[in-house]
Amino acid sequence: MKRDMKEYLIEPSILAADFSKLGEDVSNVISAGADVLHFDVMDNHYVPNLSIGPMVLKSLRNYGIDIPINVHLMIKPINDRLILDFLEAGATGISFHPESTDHVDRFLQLIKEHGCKTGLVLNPSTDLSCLEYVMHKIDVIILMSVNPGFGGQIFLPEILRKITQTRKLIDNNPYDINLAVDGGINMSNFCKICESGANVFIIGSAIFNASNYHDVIYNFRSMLLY
Ligand SMILES: O=C(CO)[C@H](O)[C@H](O)COP(=O)(O)O
Repeated sequence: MKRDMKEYLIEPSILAADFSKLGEDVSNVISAGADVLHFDVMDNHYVPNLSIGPMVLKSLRNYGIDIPINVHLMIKPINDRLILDFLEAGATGISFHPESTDHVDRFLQLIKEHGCKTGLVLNPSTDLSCLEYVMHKIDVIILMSVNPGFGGQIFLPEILRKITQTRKLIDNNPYDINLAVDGGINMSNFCKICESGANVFIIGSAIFNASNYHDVIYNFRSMLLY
C-alpha cells in the first residue's frame, strides 16, 4: 500500500554522528531534512557496547535541537528512574526491548502517562507474539534488522518477511502504529524495506558517513515516490 509522503519518516541514528562535534553534526542533519532523531542508549550488558545517556540528550536540547528525539533503550533491566531521567532530558519517544523487563505493560504505561510516545523494539529473532496484548499501548514497532549493539552492520534479509508480517498485523488492528526498521539500511535495500511495509527508516552510517547529508536524505526520500 502506498502511503501519504507525510507518513514516511527518515530518522537518522546519531550513534553514527561525529561525537566530537555532536551538536553541530546533529544540527546539520536536521537542516538536511531529518524528520526525527534516533538516540541509541547501550549499557554494555544487554548489548556489548556502551554509548550515551540522558546528560547527552539534555545537552542536545540545550544546544537548541528541537525536533522529536526517539530514545532507544538497549538496557537490561530498565527502571523507572532511567525512564524519568530521559523524559526530563527531553525525549519525545522512548522504546525498549521486551527482553529488558518482566513488566512490559507497566513501562509502556509509565512512558505514555508522561505524554511521551512508546515503542517496542524486536530483535531479529524476537517473535511478534510479544506484541499481542500491548498493541493499543504502542506508537511504534521497531524491527531490528541487525543484532543490536553496533552501527554499520549488514542488513539481515530475512527481516523483510518479518516487516511484511508486522505490517499485516498493524493493518488488521485499529491502532495508529508506525512500523520502523533499524539497522543496515542503505540505498540498495531501502526500496525493498519500504515495499515490505515499513514507514519509518532508522539510518545511521548511510547518512552520517555521506559527504553531503542533504543529498543522501533527498535520495532516500525520492525513492519513496516510486
Ligand atoms: O540500533 C542500532 C545499533 O544497535 C543503530 O541505530 C542501527 O544499527 C543504525 O545504524 P546503521 O544504519 O549504521 O546500521
